Amino acid sequence: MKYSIKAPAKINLSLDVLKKRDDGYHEVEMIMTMVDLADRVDLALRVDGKISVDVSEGFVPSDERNFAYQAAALLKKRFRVRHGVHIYITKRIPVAAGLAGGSSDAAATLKGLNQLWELGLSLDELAELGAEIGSDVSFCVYGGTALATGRGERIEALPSPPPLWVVLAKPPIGVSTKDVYGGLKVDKAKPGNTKAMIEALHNQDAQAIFSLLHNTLEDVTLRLHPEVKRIKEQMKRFGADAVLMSGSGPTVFGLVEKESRVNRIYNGLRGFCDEVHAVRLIRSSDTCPNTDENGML
Ligand SMILES: C[C@](O)(CO)[C@H](O)COP(=O)(O)OP(=O)(O)OC[C@H]1O[C@@H](n2ccc(N)nc2=O)[C@H](O)[C@@H]1O
Ligand SMILES: Nc1ncnc2c1ncn2[C@@H]1O[C@H](COP(=O)(O)OP(=O)(O)OP(=O)(O)O)[C@@H](O)[C@H]1O
Repeated sequence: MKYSIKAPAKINLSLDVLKKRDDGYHEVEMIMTMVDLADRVDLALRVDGKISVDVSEGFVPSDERNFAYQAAALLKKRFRVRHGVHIYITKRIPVAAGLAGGSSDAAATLKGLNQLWELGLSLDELAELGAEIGSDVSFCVYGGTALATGRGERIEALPSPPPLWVVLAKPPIGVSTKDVYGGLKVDKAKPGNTKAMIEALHNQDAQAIFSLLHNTLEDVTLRLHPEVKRIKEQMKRFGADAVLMSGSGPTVFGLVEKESRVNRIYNGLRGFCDEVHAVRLIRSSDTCPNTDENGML
């Protein structure tokens, strides 16, 4: 028995850090949405009970450090599953990029194994399990567009943004999420306006969404890596309607309303970055070709 699942990347339309908690995490308020750039996760049943992982990119760990491995190990232990699984991950999402690639692979693995191992868990139960692997995994289980609070694991669905193009550009540096949160001075951080962004989504108001893009972590990463600022400036100069760094970075995304501008921005940035992608936002009304509502291919 085999399953293939799409594991899409996320971007943060807004990210506010409210306070540092006693457990070392930060209390956040973020609006996240999925984009149509996805890894592919293939699951094949193993009757010997073992869990194994292979990844198309050799530098991504394929042992217990892999988030997809951790998802399988968590389900196997919690539900005393006899079977095992071989997980093959075809990476398309840039790694350590602020796009939640590993978290999305974990979420896809949870959803796929729920079918493969016939566990009968609800999406809410899978999202709760996902939070044990990482703060972004719960959102990736639900997908779509959502408000995430707590340390990122409390999810409330929101309307999708209006149809937009997204150009993603990742400079050739990796950023540690832990270091970026660690470098933030919460009391000095500029706040965004989550309430107004939610209203803009309800109103399908692209101009308001552009003006309300906000990421508290951006200043920290920009200080550590000035090249991220240069990519932001170039993306704006080539014609993006609005630009922001996603998550803890270093990927910069540009939102673009007019399709005619996308090629110019994409080609312009290719001169500076190897990893550039022009994709669409995934809207909840869109059906991904050849997939069901769980992203199963
Ligand atoms: C930056 C974002 O990607 C935005 O969506 C997330 O907030 C981070 O999510 P993530 O990568 O799944 O993060 P985790 O793997 O849970 O945590 C990595 C590290 O980031 C820091 N961290 C993460 C989430 C959070 N709300 N506060 C934190 O301070 C902690 O030091 C933690 O040890
Ligand atoms: N399936 C996976 N895909 C990519 N990286 C993984 C995976 N599993 C574990 N990792 C490890 O996790 C680290 C972070 O990778 P990932 O691509 O998830 O970062 P990210 O996009 O910045 O995440 P986030 O946006 O959630 O903070 C990598 O350096 C890699 O060693």
